[in-house]
Amino acid sequence: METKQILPLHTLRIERTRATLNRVFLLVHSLMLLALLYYRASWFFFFLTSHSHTWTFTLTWFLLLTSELTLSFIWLLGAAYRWRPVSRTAFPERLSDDSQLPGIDVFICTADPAKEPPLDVMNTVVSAMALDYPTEKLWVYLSDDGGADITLYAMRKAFSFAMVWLPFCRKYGVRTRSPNAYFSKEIEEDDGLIRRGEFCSEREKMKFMYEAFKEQVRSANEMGLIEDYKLREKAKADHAPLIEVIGQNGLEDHDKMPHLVYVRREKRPTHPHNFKAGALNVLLRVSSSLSNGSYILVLDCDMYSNDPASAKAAMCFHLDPTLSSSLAFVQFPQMFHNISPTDIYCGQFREVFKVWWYGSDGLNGPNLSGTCFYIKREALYGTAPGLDLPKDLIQRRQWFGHSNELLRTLRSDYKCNVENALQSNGLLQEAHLLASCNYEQGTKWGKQVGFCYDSVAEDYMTGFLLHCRGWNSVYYDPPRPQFLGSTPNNLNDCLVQYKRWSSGLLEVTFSRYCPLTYGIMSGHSILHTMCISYWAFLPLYSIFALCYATVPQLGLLNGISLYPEVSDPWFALFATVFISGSFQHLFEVLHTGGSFRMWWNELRIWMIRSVSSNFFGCLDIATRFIGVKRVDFGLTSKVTVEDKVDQYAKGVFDFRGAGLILVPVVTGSILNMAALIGGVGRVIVEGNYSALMLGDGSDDSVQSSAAMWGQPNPKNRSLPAIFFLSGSCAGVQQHSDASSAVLAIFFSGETRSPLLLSSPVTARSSDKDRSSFSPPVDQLVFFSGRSTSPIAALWFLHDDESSSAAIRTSFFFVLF
Ligand SMILES: O=c1ccn([C@@H]2O[C@H](COP(=O)(O)OP(=O)(O)O[C@H]3O[C@H](CO)[C@@H](O)[C@H](O)[C@H]3O)[C@@H](O)[C@H]2O)c(=O)[nH]1
Ligand SMILES: [Mn+2]
Repeated sequence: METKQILPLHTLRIERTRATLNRVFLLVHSLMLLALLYYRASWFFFFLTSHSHTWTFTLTWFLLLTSELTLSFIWLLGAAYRWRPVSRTAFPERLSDDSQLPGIDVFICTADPAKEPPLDVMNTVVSAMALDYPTEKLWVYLSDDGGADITLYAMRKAFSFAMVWLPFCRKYGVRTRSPNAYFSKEIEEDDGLIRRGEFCSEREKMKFMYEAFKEQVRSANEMGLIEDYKLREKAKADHAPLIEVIGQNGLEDHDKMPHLVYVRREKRPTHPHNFKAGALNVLLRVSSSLSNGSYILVLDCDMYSNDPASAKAAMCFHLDPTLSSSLAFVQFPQMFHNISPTDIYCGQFREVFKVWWYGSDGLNGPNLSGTCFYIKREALYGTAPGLDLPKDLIQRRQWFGHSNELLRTLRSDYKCNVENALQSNGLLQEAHLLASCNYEQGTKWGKQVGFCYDSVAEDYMTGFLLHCRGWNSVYYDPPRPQFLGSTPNNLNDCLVQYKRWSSGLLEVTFSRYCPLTYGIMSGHSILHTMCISYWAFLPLYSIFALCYATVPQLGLLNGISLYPEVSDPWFALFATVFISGSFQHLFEVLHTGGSFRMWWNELRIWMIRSVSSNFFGCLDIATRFIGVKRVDFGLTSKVTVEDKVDQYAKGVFDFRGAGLILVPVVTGSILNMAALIGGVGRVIVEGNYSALMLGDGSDDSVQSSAAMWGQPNPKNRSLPAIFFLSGSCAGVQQHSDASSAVLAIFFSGETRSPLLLSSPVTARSSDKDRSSFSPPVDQLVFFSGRSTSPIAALWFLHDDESSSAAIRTSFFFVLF
């Protein structure tokens, strides 16, 4: 008898060479770090126990030891991402016929028409309606947290436009189904378009209709559907629920269209609305009473579908019986249509979407990334894979609330009747109840059921808890971007967005769900727990970055040597850690399609984020703990301002609007400027160039310099040594070993702080054991300081308005 060969729906390839290289690197680097820590610790304990040292001396070593220990630890956690990288391919054409496909509900969230232009939101809506999926199984829901009439109006118009747009796309195989994206580019061969007369005229017609649609939305805006600012502000926080199934009345041919639903949840100032997670949970409930799709695609309002094939591609994983039972979601990369060629703010998050997610996919899967994922509804209902919900009705009510309609959908024999759903007014009433702000009281929504409320990084926390419950995920990154969003195009927005993530991550770190402990306690795999924990600790970087920005410098001025000399064999270790770390990062950037320039940009932005976004994220959490305020979501603006776009496209840093958040960066830069000038000046005064460069200074000149500067007698200074060492000290950390080096280089410089002046240090080179530490390094670090400082300073002088405010504030900081 002939057996029918069933072709797999997808394949998995383990990247063996990469895994091997990564593991060798991991081993070697770990050993080196251990040696480095041994060096640091042994001297620290020596200073601690030998009583001939001041407390400042010991404290300095202690701070560096702590930093190096912590950063090594974080680096080690992140190493798990490189343990087993895999890549996948899906074959949607092998899926069985459409009648077997499950229902999909698309959830799109918008929150403010002033920051998220309704026209762009409608482009996302239309592109989602145009997914290549049986229309009767596809429902698109838009959550409007802004409660804006313009959004509802635009949606009705969008539905009418979709009635002509969808057939056009299907007929000519158009793949770019966001009309805006489609009409703003030339016709592409790979869009599968048929270039014949009929097509061209239809395209023109379609373009005309799109312009008409645009005009309708624009003039509605002007006619005042967007109320005046104050009114709108109030409406955003205070409005009744409103749900409308669009295009239900009097439209024929509408069976070829997916359903479109507008959802405005109730919001009252007295009730926390829990931002995006709150909106998604309302959509979960409302959709359950209408379509109850088994799978859900979540999209941010600016993230349009760039390839209608994503739905079926995701189903290749979800419907594979070998994966399906424990597969919670299929994550696609977040990609952006407006990244400039120079990508100065590193908006593409290369490392996340080209390295980490590939790595975690080889373990239990990537973490949830906020948008562009197809998730199984059942996974959001709070149980472990394969486990049933509580049988008892009372208990179910405690989990899901009191809506009988919702509870009915949980029954295994429940069959969704779309026609019923639409005809019955009762159902819509029920949906309003489900969208009311009291509904969740005393239930498990936001805790165990749905998206989590405990963090503004709701994606991170929800994904993590799913994994802990035993669910897995899959990462799929096909050659054509499946979704495209917009990335912030100015420094302030980038840093503020990153600050939100830092705060959100720390909210998890310092809760009872701290990934490291909670992950291990819930029996989750060690390697995957490491991956997830890595994020939780990442924002704490800022503390150590600031440490490296100040401690070695203060140490220098006080004659506290922190690194071995060039002639010391330990120097080779520090240098190797730094160099190998840098090369690994560079190699990875090049390997993932990046350039040398990207490598440099990543180092730069890493440095800036560390001391700004991450630092303020830490402050956010500190203020939250003392009960001052809750972390806010801080919506990212998607409005395009010509001038900003222009600057961004040219690769020029845009500092406008960035005030306080830049203070630490600017302060660092100013210090470095001072250091550079001071350092060069000093070299000129001393005239001891050879000592600087070769690490073999003549005793005479050194002695005289020591006398001149009131420092202990320094010997064997060396520029190269310091140049490397200031870096390699920080180089113990993660991927950006090199960046930390640059950070140290960037920041190191002479600082004359009150602390310093009040605590003169006595490091006596007569102490035999410490001869190799005998002082230091002062001017060397200044000098190596800093080719980067003038550049940095130029940035800040570039824009007069905001930077001058920032600089003034920084001066304040420097002075006091
Ligand atoms: O109260 C709110 C706040 C936000 N949103 C929506 O949430 C989405 C994301 O907001 P945005 O300001 O664009 O944040 P980003 O920083 O771009 O978002 C990233 O980070 C978020 C977590 O911090 C994730 O939820 C997102 O998916 C991820 O793209 C947007 O569609 C908003 O409309 C709401 O619906 N209600
Ligand atoms: Mn966004």
